[in-house]
Amino acid sequence: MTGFGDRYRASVDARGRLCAGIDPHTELLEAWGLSVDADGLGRFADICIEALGPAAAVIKPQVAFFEAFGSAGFAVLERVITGCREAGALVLADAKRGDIGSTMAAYAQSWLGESSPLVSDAVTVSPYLGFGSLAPAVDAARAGGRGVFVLARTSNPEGAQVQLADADGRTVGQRIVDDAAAVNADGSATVGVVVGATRAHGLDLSALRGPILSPGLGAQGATAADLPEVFADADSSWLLPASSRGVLRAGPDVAAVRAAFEQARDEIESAL
Ligand SMILES: O=C(O)c1cc(=O)[nH]c(=O)n1[C@@H]1O[C@H](COP(=O)(O)O)[C@@H](O)[C@H]1O
Repeated sequence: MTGFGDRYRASVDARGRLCAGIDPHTELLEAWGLSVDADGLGRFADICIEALGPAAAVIKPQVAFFEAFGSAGFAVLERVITGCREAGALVLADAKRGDIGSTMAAYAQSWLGESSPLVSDAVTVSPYLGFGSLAPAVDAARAGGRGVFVLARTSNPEGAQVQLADADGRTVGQRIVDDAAAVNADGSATVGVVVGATRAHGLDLSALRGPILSPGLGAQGATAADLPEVFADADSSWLLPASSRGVLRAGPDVAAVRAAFEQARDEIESAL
């Protein structure tokens, strides 16, 4: 079984360090001249699969925007996951799941179980029921060569209330990073962390040995030029900046979305 770290490295080495988000906001469906219903969502998804599937190392569909259309939206999400994986991208389902351990096991089966129609290469999870509650997802990911990305220091201003709180002399965010590093001591890089690019995070990421997903580029104001300073102490080979609207606003033309992605990725690669 190839570990997630090896699969992740192979994909990023081939395609570069930018995670393409697929976030079908109502505003984007309208700007693309699409109906705000499951048909419009499906057309949006097909353009994204064609534009980004063969180009991006990692593609992150934001589950919330598909869920908003009920079962028809989930059918489109399944198509996005399958289509992007078939095109050679790793798919990181942005579901931000977190619950007591037994329910977490069901979430793990949904997003990381081989037999699930939603099976992805990795899923985002929330550690605020305790890092240990994520164990079923971590175990399922490790067993399948997949990954989990744990929220540590998010890009939104409200995150500070919880993530900067003191946890026995460390911040809660640092404790999450340290717990992730402990899992990754096996060398599998099963656990990535999510650290926004929008501000100084104050974390010591040097022992993580796993991917650092960094949203906030583009629509939330961070730029490629900010990355070297924000992540000065991290191993930049593990850094995976992410952008959704910043790329998608170039649509609906497939070639234009591809070009916007490639430009953003090239700016990141030059900056890092
Ligand atoms: O886990 C995430 O991806 C995430 C964490 C975070 O701290 N901030 C953040 O913006 N995100 C997600 O990243 C995407 C950002 O979208 P844009 O602001 O359009 O690039 C959204 O899907 C967010 O839910």
